[in-house]
Amino acid sequence: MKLGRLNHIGVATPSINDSIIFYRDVMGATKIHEPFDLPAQGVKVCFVDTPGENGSNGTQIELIEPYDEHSPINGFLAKNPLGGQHHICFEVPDIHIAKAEFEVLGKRILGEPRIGAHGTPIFFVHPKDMGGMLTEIMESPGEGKH
Ligand SMILES: CC[C@H](C(=O)O)C(=O)SCCNC(=O)CCNC(=O)[C@H](O)C(C)(C)COP(=O)(O)OP(=O)(O)OC[C@H]1O[C@@H](n2cnc3c(N)ncnc32)[C@H](O)[C@@H]1OP(=O)(O)O
Ligand SMILES: [Co+2]
Repeated sequence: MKLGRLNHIGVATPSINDSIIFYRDVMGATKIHEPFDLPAQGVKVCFVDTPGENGSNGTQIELIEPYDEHSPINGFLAKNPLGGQHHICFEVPDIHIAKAEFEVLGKRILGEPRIGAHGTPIFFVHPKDMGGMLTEIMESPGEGKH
């Protein structure tokens, strides 16, 4: 595995609207994207840009709120009613090569690769196999293979 770009930090929240106010008014976020629903993944999503070096885009905060009672983040919010850091997401050049690498290492892949919030294939690796951190692997945008 070759460590790729940190694409986003997933932050679960009971209310994306409340979190937008927090990131705008407390944290001074200047680029908060329009929230959108991702029913196939059971979440509502809102990206907050963080500044990078020399004016480049840094990473993003991915605010996620349960879409419905089947959402995979309901269990997390039941244990953490205020929400909090939910996962981290790293980019890879090829999602299928990455999946095979994690499988060879005996890491539990959660579900098959599917299209994530950035429109490219993603999968998750179980937190218990990743030092307690739910880890999302995402194919870099612009790879053009899908
Ligand atoms: C894909 C769209 C978007 C994108 O970026 O493109 C997203 O990122 S959407 C993010 C939401 N989707 C997911 O999280 C899908 C993957 N997650 C899952 O399959 C589940 O959440 C799972 C299996 C990680 C946890 O399931 P559940 O909440 O039902 O809890 P369990 O009791 O089964 O958990 C077992 C064990 O893991 C601990 N746990 C749960 N969630 C997390 C977490 N986010 N970080 C760290 N640890 C976590 C939980 O406490 C249990 O530990 P235990 O010691 O047994 O209590
Ligand atoms: Co994510």
